[in-house]
Amino acid sequence: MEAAAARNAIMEFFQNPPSPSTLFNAYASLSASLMILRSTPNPIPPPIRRFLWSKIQNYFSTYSSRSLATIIIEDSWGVERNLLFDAAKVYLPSKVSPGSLRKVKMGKIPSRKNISVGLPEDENIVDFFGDVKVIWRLICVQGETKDGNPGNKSYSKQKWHFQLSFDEKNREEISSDYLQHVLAESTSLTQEDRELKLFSCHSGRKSTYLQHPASFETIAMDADMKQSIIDDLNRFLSRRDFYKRIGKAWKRGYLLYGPPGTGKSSLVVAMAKHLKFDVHDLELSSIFSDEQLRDVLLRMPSKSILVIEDVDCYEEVHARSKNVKKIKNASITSQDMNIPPDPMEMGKGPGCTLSGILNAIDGLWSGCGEERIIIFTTNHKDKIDPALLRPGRMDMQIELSYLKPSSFSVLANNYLGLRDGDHPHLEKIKSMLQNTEVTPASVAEQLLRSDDVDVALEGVINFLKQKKMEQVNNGDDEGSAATPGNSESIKLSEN
Ligand SMILES: Nc1ncnc2c1ncn2[C@@H]1O[C@H](COP(=O)(O)OP(=O)(O)OP(=O)(O)O)[C@@H](O)[C@H]1O
Ligand SMILES: [Mg+2]
Repeated sequence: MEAAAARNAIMEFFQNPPSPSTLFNAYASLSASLMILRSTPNPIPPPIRRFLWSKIQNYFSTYSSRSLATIIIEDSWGVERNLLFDAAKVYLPSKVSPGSLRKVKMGKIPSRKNISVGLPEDENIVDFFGDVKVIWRLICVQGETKDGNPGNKSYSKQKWHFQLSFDEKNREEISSDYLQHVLAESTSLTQEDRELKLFSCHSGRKSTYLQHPASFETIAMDADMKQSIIDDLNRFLSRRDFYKRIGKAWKRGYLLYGPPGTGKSSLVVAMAKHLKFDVHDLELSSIFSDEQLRDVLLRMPSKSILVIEDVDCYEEVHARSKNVKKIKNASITSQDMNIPPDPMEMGKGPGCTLSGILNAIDGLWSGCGEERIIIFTTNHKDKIDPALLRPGRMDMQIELSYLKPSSFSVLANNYLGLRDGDHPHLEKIKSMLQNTEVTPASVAEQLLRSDDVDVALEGVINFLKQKKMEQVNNGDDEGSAATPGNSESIKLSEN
């Protein structure tokens, strides 16, 4: 029995060398097995036994002369993200040398010229701090889904951690100086070579690079309005101490509302690029409990934008939904927030409640993490429960509306490279826009139809004529959500 166990352990050991931190465990158990073997009557012939014993002793000799220390760096710290883990993920890819590993991850995305090397799982990644050698290993442990529902693939509980091993005698240097070095390096790498990412919060936090081309330069909107948004974002960024002093969580909420095709999603991208924040796109329908919603928000790193698009599509946030009635008829208790989802309702909509959403945005837990922006977009602001829109939750409400004459100049410049005065049709289009309601998206579409400037602008004129006729005939406009005659407007409700 013992002989077979020892043989298996030895085979496994040589075929699959373990991480340094497990060497001692392996050594200890093998030594114990061999001690037993020595005392058992003749399980393995003595020459083979001696040969194995010397091999194992040789193998371990380098390690047995000193002891190893290991630091475990998990992806979360309590309920929050572990910034040391995130830093290591940024820092380590440059330390991966594909030639030295059995298994490497490689990939290429459209926006990058070169092939990228990713962090492989369960592989030793060697780094040096001065002449001190450290070994990193990325490890994933699969857990159970939070709700115990095997059908729910959207919220798999994967726990990741790094195992950092080094010689015990360097413990102090590694635990302080080296880890500080990793943090600092990751910060400068992030600032230098930062490609923004788009995370989907509903499929196990998958991410891709944010490749949407929109930016503040390309968005057609009233110039003053654009400047107010940029100023607001800059003020937000510079107010770390201010938020601390006044005892407010360092976060800001924006509601973008207006008809389809007026640039709400484009504005989200422009804001992300301006702030250099990643975007986390959350679909409430994939959330099955208030607790999960809170988890998603807590795990969102700092310098992130959380976006809930078309928030009016979720009954839970409607002004007259049953959740709202429940909340209005009874005080909100923690029990309310933990009502388990009705299995019959699973998949039909979010399992979270309005109170869960409100608490996630500005309840006790919202103080965790910092530099966060929350953006809701909607075509129907009037459908949303006012509780969600109050200052402190949605600090700034931005209406994106039909294309204004001044905003058309931005589109003409983007699409045709024309400046005001470059073409006689420009003024004609601007004057038509004064009394025709069309979205920037529909005009942009017309401008794309031809490379020939004359043809493209004539296309816009014909389109505007047709829209004007339709609006006169219907007494209506192409989008039903905007208040007729509204201009793009901003309502600042704080600061
Ligand atoms: N204000 C704008 N400035 C420049 N381009 C715009 C603007 N609005 C819309 N567009 C163009 O129309 C496309 C669709 O716009 P976008 O997705 O941002 O609209 P939206 O308001 O989010 O619409 P929806 O309500 O349907 O989600 C954009 O990719 C862009 O090409
Ligand atoms: Mg949109």
